[in-house]
Parts: sequence; C-alpha cells; structure tokens
Amino acid sequence: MYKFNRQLVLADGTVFKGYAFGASTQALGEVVFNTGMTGYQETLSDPSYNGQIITFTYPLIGNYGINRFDYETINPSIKGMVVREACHKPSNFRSGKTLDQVLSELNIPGISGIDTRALTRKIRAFGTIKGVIANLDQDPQELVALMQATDLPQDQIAQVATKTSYPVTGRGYRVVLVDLGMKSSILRELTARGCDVVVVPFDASEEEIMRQNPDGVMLTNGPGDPTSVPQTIATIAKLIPQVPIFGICMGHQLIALASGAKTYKLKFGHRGANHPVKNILTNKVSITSQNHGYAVDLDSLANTDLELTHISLNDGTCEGVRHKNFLTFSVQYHPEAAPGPHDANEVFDQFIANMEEFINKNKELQHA
Ligand SMILES: NC(=O)CC[C@H](N)C(=O)O
Repeated sequence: MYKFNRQLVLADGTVFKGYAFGASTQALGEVVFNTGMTGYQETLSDPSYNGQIITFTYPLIGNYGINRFDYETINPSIKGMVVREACHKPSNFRSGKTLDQVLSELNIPGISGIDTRALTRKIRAFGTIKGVIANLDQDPQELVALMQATDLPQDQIAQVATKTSYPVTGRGYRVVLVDLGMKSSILRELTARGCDVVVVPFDASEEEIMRQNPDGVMLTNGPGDPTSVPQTIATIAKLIPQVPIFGICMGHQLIALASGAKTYKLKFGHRGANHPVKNILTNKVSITSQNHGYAVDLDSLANTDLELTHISLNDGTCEGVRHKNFLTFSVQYHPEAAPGPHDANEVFDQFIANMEEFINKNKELQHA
C-alpha cells in the first residue's frame, strides 16, 4: 500500500488522511458533497462551485477522463476535489487528458483514498463545513486556526462572472443573459432555440439591459449567497414589470429576493443529478440536476406577488416560482442538466413561449 501524503482537515478538527493527486497546492474552502454518479467534468467546471471543495460520493472518479467538450467554463475555480478513488488510466473515445493532469494544470489539489461516505454522513449530520486540503506535514491544529481566521469571500459572483458584455448572435428572440457565473450549457440551450443573445455582466444596470430591446431577460446560476448582490436584486425588481424574465438557481433566488421574499442557507444543500421535483400545478415529477446551498423561504412567498410552482420531493423546499401578474418565472434546479437528466429541458421552451406572448401583446397594443 502507498503511504499517505495528503490530508483533509475540517474546521471541527477532523482529519482524513489520503493520497495526493492534481496540484500540490494547499486549499481552503467550504466542503460540500455531490452525489452524481457521472458528470465530474461538468461539476468541477461549474462556476457555482467557485471556492468550494467538492466531495464526490460516487467511489470512482476520473474513469472516462477529461475531454474538450464538456466544460461548463474554461476557467474552473473549485478549490479542491475529494474522492474515494481517482482513476489515472481513463478509457473513453473522447478523453484527451486525465483528471490528475487537468487539475495540475488548473492548480487545483485533489485528495483520494478518503472514506467519502463517512465524510458525507458527517456533513449531513452537522452541515456544510470549512476544510483545508494540505500536505501531511502541516499541523492540523494550525489549519483549524487558519480556517477560524478566514472568512469565505463575499464577492463570489464578481470573481467568476464576465466583466464585459458580448453578443452571441442568432436569428430568434433577443435575450439579454445576465451572467452571474454562467454555466455554458445555459447559453447552449438558448442558442439551440435560435435566440439572439447578448451576455451582460451581473451588475449591468436596468438602462443597459433595456437598451438592448430584449424580448426576454435570463438570469443564470452563480456562486455564493444571493443576498450578496443587492444592486442586481434592485435591477431585477425594475425589470419584472417590463419584460419576460426566466431565472435558474441563483437567478431564481434573485427573482424571489427582488419580489420581497427571503432566502436562507440550507444545512448541506442539494448537489447531484437525481433530485425529484414536483410541479404542483401539473402534478408532474421530474428528476433533476441540482447544485445549490441556499433556498427561497416558502413562508416568505406569502407576502409577495409570486406563487409556488415546484417543490423538492426530498425535503419539501421551494424549487420554482412564477409571478402572478407578469411573465416572470424561475426554477431552483438545473433544466440545462449538464450533467444530469434532461427531464426538465422543456422549461426553456416555456421561456420562449413567454417571449412570444409578450411580443404578440405588444403588437396588439400597437394596432389598438
Ligand atoms: N447553482 C447556483 O446558481 C447556486 C446558487 C447559490 N450559489 C446557492 O448555492 O444556492
């Protein structure tokens, strides 16, 4: 057996010893777990995981390598990876590099040989916790002190969102896509439907957005606490009466906050590819991909113009809302999947239908 050469130390002093892969740097972040059986490439490159150390509960990670096609961003920014077994000899026709190679290039450390089941049970029991991946010669007590002295960053969205606007041209509806740390598969779903997209930074003003004459505005996923971007929330509040809006995950949370609802941090979040969600208007259940640590407070919807449309069948939390008077709606889960099942993909078609309705109404008004 090989000798342990790396450790994962949690903020409560728990030490997991394991084997190094990826970069040999030290990393501190929030430790979360993902239960997907596949999709580690999309997960490690999903900007919503910015700053987090991801534990994979599936026991073998890296077995189909890393390819050119499945990145959700070309600049992955997770802090680290914790796995039971890292596969160094992948087998897949699309594989270009090993997981180990890619993490080394990205300066992201990994640790293998960990009892990820025990770690996950701990997070489930006590909640999401800070952790450090470090070499074995580091004193765990010093690392615990370091964690106590280090606050998690508050500017997470600014760290990963685009700083400048850019067009992704098409011949269909004009969509302004507000980038809060966008997964590229959201853009892919819009362009697949012919949309003429302008991507704008998360802090674009209402004027900057409306100047594009949008048929609809889309708010993406993104990392961190949704209450950390009050300006964006104020902008969304101004947009809701003017134009159809569709939000995913962070976008959903911001629509709720802009409408007067509240958000809170979940004990350990939803991260995986098999979360059952019920549409309470149709009674239809979809198996969905999810990645979030915050949720919209169900009770707080009562004082708003939003109505609940979807709930999680695992824990009963809010999974979707729509506006009672305007063409605004949002989902907490990931209809773009990547990775995950495509059950919920039609949600994008609903956004297209809303834009069509909006345009037809405007035409009627012009002819009235
Ligand atoms: N994927 C997302 O957009 C996540 C939203 C938010 N950062 C959360 O953790 O709840």
